[in-house]
Amino acid sequence: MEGMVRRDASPEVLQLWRNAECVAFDIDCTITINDSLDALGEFLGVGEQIQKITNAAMDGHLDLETALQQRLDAMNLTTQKIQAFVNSHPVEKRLVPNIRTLIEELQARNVEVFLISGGFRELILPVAKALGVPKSNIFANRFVYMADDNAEEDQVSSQSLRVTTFDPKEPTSRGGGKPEAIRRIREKRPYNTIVMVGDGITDLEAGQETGGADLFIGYGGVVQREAVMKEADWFVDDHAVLAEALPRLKVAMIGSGAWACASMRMVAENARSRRIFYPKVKMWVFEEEHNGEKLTELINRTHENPKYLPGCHFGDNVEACSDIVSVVQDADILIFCTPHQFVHRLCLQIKSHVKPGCFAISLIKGMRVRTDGPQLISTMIQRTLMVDCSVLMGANIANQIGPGSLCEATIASKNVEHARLLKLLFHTEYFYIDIISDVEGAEMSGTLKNVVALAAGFADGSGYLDNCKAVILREGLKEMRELSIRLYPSVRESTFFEACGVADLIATCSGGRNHKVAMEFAKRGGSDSFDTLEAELLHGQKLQGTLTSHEVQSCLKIKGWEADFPLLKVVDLIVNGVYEPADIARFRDLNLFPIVKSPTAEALAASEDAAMLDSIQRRVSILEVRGLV
Ligand SMILES: NC(=O)c1ccc[n+]([C@@H]2O[C@H](COP(=O)([O-])OP(=O)(O)OC[C@H]3O[C@@H](n4cnc5c(N)ncnc54)[C@H](O)[C@@H]3O)[C@@H](O)[C@H]2O)c1
Ligand SMILES: O=P(O)(O)OC[C@H](O)CO
Repeated sequence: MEGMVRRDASPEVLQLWRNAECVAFDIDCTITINDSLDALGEFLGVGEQIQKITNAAMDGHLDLETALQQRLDAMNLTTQKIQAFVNSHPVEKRLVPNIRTLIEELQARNVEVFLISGGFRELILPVAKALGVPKSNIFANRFVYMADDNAEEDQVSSQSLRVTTFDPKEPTSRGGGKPEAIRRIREKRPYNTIVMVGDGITDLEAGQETGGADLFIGYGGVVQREAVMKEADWFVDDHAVLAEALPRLKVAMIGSGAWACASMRMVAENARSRRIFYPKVKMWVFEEEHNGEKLTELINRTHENPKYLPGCHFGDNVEACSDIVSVVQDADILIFCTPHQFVHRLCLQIKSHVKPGCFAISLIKGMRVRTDGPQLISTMIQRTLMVDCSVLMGANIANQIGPGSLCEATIASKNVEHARLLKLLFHTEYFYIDIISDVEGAEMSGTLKNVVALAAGFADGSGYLDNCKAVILREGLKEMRELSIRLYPSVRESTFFEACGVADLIATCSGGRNHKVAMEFAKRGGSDSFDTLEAELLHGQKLQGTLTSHEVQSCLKIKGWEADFPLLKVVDLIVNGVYEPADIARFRDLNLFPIVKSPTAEALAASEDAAMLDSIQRRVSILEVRGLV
């Protein structure tokens, strides 16, 4: 007998299991450690009698209707007895080992889970609830009640009904009911592959009849029935075997800078602990030398990136590699996290190597400018690679991420399924994820805040106090929102109140690198260039705000909207040396285009303020050098 049992799945069976879109489970002795009617009978002192009838039915010697009625008659059930049983048998004590993990794993993969049981709804609902299976996904029997004449007069209510029989309309009340339930599932939703898992003959039938399940998996962890063992396409004693055989998503990170490394910490942790992901995560590294050693070798030896984020260990399941094609080619999820100026070239390099069906997420804050206006980085990735691309944005300063330091981020995605999987990949107890669908709003907000951070840095470096910074943050947020909505009318106001909106703005305007460099620029009176400060203060990290400021102005120019965004405009004029950093506080009053109108010598001469005259002349000459006047 044992030689005939298919304990190892054939390649065809494994393929069906891995492609399952719907898995239907029997409950009694498959999900729970016993038959619920048997347990109820035992609770009521008629266990032996009930068990005999159950076994006769499960082994196929007694038709189901008769077995059901005989057991109900023997138990003389009332609602009070049923409730007392449910209360004294908590679900956790009724579940077989590893069933919860298996169902969670299936649900994480968006496989629809159904419960098809010859048991009764009242006994099953707590189990379904504990496993996260909705009521609409349950096929089970229903008790038929009538008023209990024996109840005390003051108890006559819905609390004291007597069970007389069962509802014959439920398919599982009769022979062939389980295949019938599967056919009903198919009628509602056209799943390509449905799998039935169970221990009894009635479950086996579900895989044998036309229109039934495509695969039947026998479960012998509680009871082992000969016919089921012989006939099952695959027979297992432990649900862990099924969970282990499910497909895993491979993840690749493109980038190895500060944020790439900080976010890798969460990604690597989740890849290690969640079976839906393949534990090894690949990381593409722009190869450099650090202290005489290649960065890839250093990362693979120390499991951190000592150049860009020293002290952030992401574990030994991360493999650093400088060959981008080998990193992306077998990945199911691509995470993009490089400074934005490099990503287009990288996409062109990999476009013919990405796996069909893979999807992406961009952590990049920045934009591209084309002749017709701006292009979001996620749109560029989507169009170049022909993959869906979500974004993750938030108040996430890289060197502040880790256990003990609460942080949150927004994943914006147009694809509900991808968003769900991405949340599983990034969410940890110290890194909270919320999901929204407004990709444009989230990405624009993350991009534009880098320019507002420069404004805040100019203000702080010029010695202005909190009142002034608050003005800049408020105006910055207003302009961020206004520009985002003008460019992408689908953008929602509410997005600016998510982690990717005002929260990111606040964090970046105090602890971010754009703020830091802008503040130093102001403190040094603009004497050192941004390139010099970037090299001196950021040690290889890339300053994004100055480049983004330039890109935003190009975009505003194309649209003719420059004058409508005074704060963004003044930041750019300061970055370009036209105004002083301290002028940031005058963004309301400055005429944004005074010098372009070429002030006359008379007007200049009329000025009594020599310092102002000097300053204006200096700005005129800068603009002349740039060919702007
Ligand atoms: N650092 C943060 O706190 C933070 C937080 C959230 C989002 N972000 C965003 O994440 C993105 C990536 O930033 P980061 O902090 O991970 O990077 P980073 O600025 O720390 O590092 C720069 C990276 O660029 C790489 N690089 C240098 N020259 C390159 C080239 N020619 N081609 C490709 N790569 C090259 C370097 O090797 C390094 O990995 C940016 O869009 C940034 O705005 C950063
Ligand atoms: O260091 P910054 O200014 O690039 O900001 C870092 C992150 O974007 C904050 O979320």
